[in-house]
Amino acid sequence: MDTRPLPLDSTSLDALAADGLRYALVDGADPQALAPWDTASARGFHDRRPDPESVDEHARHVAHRRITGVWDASIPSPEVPVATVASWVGELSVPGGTLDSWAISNVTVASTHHRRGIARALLQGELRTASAADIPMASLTVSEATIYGRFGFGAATRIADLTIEAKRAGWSPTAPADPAGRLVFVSSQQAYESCRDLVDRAGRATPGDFAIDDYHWGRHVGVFADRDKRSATLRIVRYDDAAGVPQGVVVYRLVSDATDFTKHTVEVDYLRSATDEAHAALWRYLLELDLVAAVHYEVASPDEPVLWMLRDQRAARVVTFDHHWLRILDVKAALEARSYGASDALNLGIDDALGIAGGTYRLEAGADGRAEVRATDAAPDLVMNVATLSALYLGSHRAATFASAGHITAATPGAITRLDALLRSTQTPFLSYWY
Ligand SMILES: CC(=O)SCCNC(=O)CCNC(=O)[C@H](O)C(C)(C)COP(=O)(O)OP(=O)(O)OC[C@H]1O[C@@H](n2cnc3c(N)ncnc32)[C@H](O)[C@@H]1OP(=O)(O)O
Repeated sequence: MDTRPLPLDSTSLDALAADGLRYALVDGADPQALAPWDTASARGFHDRRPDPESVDEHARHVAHRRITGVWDASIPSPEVPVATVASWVGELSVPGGTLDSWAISNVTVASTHHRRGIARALLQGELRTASAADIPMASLTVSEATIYGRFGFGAATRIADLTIEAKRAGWSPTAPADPAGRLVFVSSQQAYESCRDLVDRAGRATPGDFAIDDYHWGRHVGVFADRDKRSATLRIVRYDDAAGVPQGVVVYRLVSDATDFTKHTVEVDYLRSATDEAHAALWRYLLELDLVAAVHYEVASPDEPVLWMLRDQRAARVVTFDHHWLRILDVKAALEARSYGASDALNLGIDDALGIAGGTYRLEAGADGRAEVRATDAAPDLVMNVATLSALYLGSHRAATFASAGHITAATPGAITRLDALLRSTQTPFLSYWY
């Protein structure tokens, strides 16, 4: 869906105007228009000022996004917005299917203008616009876990920051060995062209992943302007199966030790595999690189299979934290898009302070794993807010844990256990990158 022609939310327009601010859309395909917006966004994330080359490139690759800003005519550089946000619609993988999600990114408010409600106007404006356009979900990855719960977002997936001592870890004798395919070095351009298909296949098979857009894909493999000289240090290895079909790719850099040349650290920037065979082959390759002491990967699945391929599992240090935040906008459409682990029926009472998704809904899941959902006047078996339902939606977490933490109230005995059985996902939900 092309979101760019959608009108700006009138409630946010009025709220910002009352504060002397102008809320408007930017043509992301026009580098002249995009440059001040890029400047503001980079400043918000404490990044360097963008040069014309990277603005041109950005304009080429974000033309599909809805680019919004807020301007203050009274400041010395009134062309630079005091707040930014970008959004686009993409495919979110869920257990047993996919659904459209309104991705939100580049949320910044200038430090000279923060804490006066500008981000609230932007976020609420995005959610109302997405809801009015019948998009059932909104999603984002966050700089801080403290900001988005108030808007109804819940942390629906976790990621693992993984550091493995390579020599100590070893490769378990029971782990896959001697793959039928082969590993090859590829250039950034070759990876850009040949690996997108495997990345899309892997993403669709992983609940919680979000179809990567061209901008993020190009950045991962290093085909864009090399402002920070990153691509010169990238190494990219692809795994091709026995039939020659690319099934896995890893993008990594080697960081040297200050005093010992035999102790480089492999920094894995991106790793994706569409088959178990490719996954094992790529991990074994990384762990057995010469002159390497450790492998570090900060966007691993919280249930990363490589831990079960190591001879010594304690050679791995794992830190997990929240990653993909979801916000259900249409309860019926979202709940009907996924499959269920049990055949059961529950009435869910959902509170939504923004008035978008609240109500009581009857979820009836059949033996085929699919559900029908409808609004009901019946008493709810469980009551929770929309952030909790959004966090539980993919099946990453146990409803029982959320109930213990005070986020769910059960009116019917056993309802929490039954909700857990319904929402269970056979695969660990996981998003493979930040956006
Ligand atoms: C999806 C993404 O893009 S994630 C990236 C988010 N952006 C950044 O981290 C860049 C640096 N930070 C910023 O640009 C700004 O500080 C923002 C965007 C986080 C907040 O913008 P502001 O305009 O100051 O927020 P605003 O005044 O609308 O605050 C809305 C609410 O969020 C709260 N809030 C704002 N920032 C934070 C924060 N960093 N941590 C916790 N709460 C916060 C406010 O206290 C307010 O709370 P309330 O609902 O209880 O009244």
